[in-house]
Amino acid sequence: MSSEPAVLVRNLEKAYGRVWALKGVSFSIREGEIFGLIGPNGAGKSTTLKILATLLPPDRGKAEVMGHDVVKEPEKVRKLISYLPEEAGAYRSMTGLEYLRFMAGLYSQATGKDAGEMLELGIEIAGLGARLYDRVATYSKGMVRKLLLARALMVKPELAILDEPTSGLDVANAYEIRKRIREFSSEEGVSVLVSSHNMLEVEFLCDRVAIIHRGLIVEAGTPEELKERHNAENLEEVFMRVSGGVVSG
Ligand SMILES: Nc1ncnc2c1ncn2[C@@H]1O[C@H](COP(=O)(O)OP(=O)(O)OP(=O)(O)O)[C@@H](O)[C@H]1O
Repeated sequence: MSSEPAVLVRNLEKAYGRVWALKGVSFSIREGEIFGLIGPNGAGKSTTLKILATLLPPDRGKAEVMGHDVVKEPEKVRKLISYLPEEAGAYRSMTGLEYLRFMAGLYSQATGKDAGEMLELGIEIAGLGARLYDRVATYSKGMVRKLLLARALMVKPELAILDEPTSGLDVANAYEIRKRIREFSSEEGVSVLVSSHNMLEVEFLCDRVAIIHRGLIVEAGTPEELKERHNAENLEEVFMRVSGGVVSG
């Protein structure tokens, strides 16, 4: 394992008009770790993830993926990452299998990786069994999310950027998705950046977390370190202490 971080973010700032979404965000992610960016609605999670995914330019500061600058070398970064947006959909008229096959074909053209291998892995990660032969339009929200997660992970990116992967899912579906992310990361050694406003669920998933609040990182460390540091039972309590109980974005 090299000493270069998978992700390096330094003093990132971003404004939408007069709203400063990021006011100097810094953190780094080690290779192979699952890193959680956690915070309430409007804290700046999606903005940070979009910048790392090269979809949004920062106003100031820098962001690198495996040593490549997201602004200066977006093409290189795009080859290293996969990105699961918060509000993503899959083509509803395709079956799940057709969708995965179609996406594997596209990735294969872009990266030269074997489409058959990707598809096989995608089918395994999606875990939808015979429902893969049904049209996406007939899927529940949890099934669509599993399909999209499979699409994001089957390419075995160096870094998977997953924006609220379990948002809006019931307990069982959220549990399964977290389990799959964990298993996949440990089997493939893939680095994962996951965002969540559910601070309890990330304790199970993440090796390290950073708490973002109103565009600033207010705490970072392993869940255990943070709980110990703040004499808290869980990360929700840690958040309430570091934010002074002020939760609005
Ligand atoms: N396209 C946009 N135009 C204007 N303001 C925006 C835009 N996108 C985000 N913002 C604002 O920037 C801030 C950060 O938003 P962001 O979506 O990054 O937060 P978040 O932590 O991902 O929130 P959520 O958990 O609700 O998805 C918020 O104040 C939000 O209203």
